[in-house]
Amino acid sequence: MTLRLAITAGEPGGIGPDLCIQLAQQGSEHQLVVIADPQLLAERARQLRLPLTLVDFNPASATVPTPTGTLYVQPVALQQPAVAGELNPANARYVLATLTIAAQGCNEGHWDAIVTAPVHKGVINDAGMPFSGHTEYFRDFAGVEEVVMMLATTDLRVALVTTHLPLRDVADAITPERLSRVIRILDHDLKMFFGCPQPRILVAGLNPHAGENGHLGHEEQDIIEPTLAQLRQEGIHLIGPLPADTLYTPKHLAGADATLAMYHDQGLPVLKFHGFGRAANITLGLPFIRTSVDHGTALDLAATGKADSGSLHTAIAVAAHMADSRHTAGVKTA
Ligand SMILES: NC(=O)C1=CN([C@@H]2O[C@H](COP(=O)(O)OP(=O)(O)OC[C@H]3O[C@@H](n4cnc5c(N)ncnc54)[C@H](O)[C@@H]3O)[C@@H](O)[C@H]2O)C=CC1
Ligand SMILES: NCC(=O)COP(=O)(O)O
Repeated sequence: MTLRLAITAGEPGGIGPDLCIQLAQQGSEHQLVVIADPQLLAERARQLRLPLTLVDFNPASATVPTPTGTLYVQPVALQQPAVAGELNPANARYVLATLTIAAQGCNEGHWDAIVTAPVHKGVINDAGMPFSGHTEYFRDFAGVEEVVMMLATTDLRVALVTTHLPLRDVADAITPERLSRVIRILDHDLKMFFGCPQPRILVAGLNPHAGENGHLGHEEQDIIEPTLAQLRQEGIHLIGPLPADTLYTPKHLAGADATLAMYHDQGLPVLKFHGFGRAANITLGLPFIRTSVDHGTALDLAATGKADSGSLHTAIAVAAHMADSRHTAGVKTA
């Protein structure tokens, strides 16, 4: 089935535009609609010495595959011309506009899924706009209480209870309510999108050695264990809380459908060590499908031709698979 996928090109000084242009070199069975400034794409293609034909996207037209060397484009104007490798707070509003247009297009049924290239969280905040990440931005746009960040390779899925917050705040953020919401979303979406009829989820503790029976922290005994016990009664298959360091060993991982880490840097270093460049970042729990790359803006590589587009290919493949699953299940895109 030919799908229409919106791709936000991300931070204009980073590798997002490069990756979109690299993508175009292979064409696609899907219609790839890049939400970006067309002049930025044309200029970056020139710098990369890659051919690129841009076609204005018409939402009223039929969904068609993307010919080699071509991208469909939903134009959004930069505030100021972008310089590869440089951040410019003046263009932060442009970056956020691409995300809003992507999400609105899902609501309006223009595309089947959103795939995002990386943005720079710091420069958006420097421009005076509070921004934690796409995950939180789309959660707020959709008006849902909870979403779940999950990064996945073909053989390892790492979901997170908390996302972009200071480590100092993590323990307080792990409440029975949040943990329950996250686990229910993870269980539901593993069934819906990833072919896991009875997901088996490994849950990490928060503290070293999962608290060592309360001698190294109490969150396991006070919050995590009782919450898992309650959710098991709903039929969710949960193992843990396990010490995070031993959870990620082959013995524990064998047969697991996903792992649940308590915070960003408990789970993502393992995932990136295992499969950086081959993973997708997926936001579960949204009313629309959103996937992304597993890396950041890599300002050092913009316009050099050295950026690896592997993760963007994975993110597109995962988004297409999820959209197919949704169609098969008879659920509307948004
Ligand atoms: N999905 C998103 O929007 C994400 C955005 N970020 C943002 O990116 C910015 C920079 O973050 P960093 O920690 O420096 O991580 P980074 O992923 O941009 O760079 C880390 C290292 O990996 C290399 N690298 C990254 N992507 C690559 C690719 N496709 N091909 C080859 N090499 C690649 C870079 O050159 C650098 O050496 C931050 O502002 C962060 O918030 C980070 C992760 C995801
Ligand atoms: N480390 C993952 C990351 O920062 C991506 O976050 P998001 O922008 O997808 O929310």
